Amino acid sequence: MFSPKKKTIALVAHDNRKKELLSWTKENKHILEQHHLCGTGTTSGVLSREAGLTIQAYKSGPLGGDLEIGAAIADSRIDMLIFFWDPLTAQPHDPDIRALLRISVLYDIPVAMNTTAANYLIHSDYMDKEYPRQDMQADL
Ligand SMILES: O=C(CO)COP(=O)(O)O
Repeated sequence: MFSPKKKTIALVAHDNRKKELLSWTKENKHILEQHHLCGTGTTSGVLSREAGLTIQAYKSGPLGGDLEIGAAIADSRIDMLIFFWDPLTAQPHDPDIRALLRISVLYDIPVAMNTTAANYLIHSDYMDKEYPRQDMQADL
């Protein structure tokens, strides 16, 4: 029987976009629950409480959660990042957010920052295939 490889998906949203991520998560629950999920503290709390998903919670974003997720990406422990960041509000931990986005590019994991991209990714064949990652470190 066909059994897709489980991905580890990190879910993160700033406060003004948590509702959008929650509604996307509910719509895609049947797919998401087939994978390992993790996320920053408050986002994980909202998604597990309201969508009934099991999510490994890192620290809250402003308390270092973005950096913990970045470290997990650097250790190849996360395959994909759904990060609904807020384009209209300054964040106190902006350097951490930039670090997370930077490390996601460096380690060549797919990142979705809005519903359209998240839909595209979750329905793509990335979800059930092994993809070779571009080794950017080779160029450094
Ligand atoms: O600030 C965040 C990402 O930068 C999200 O953190 P929370 O999920 O703890 O709100």
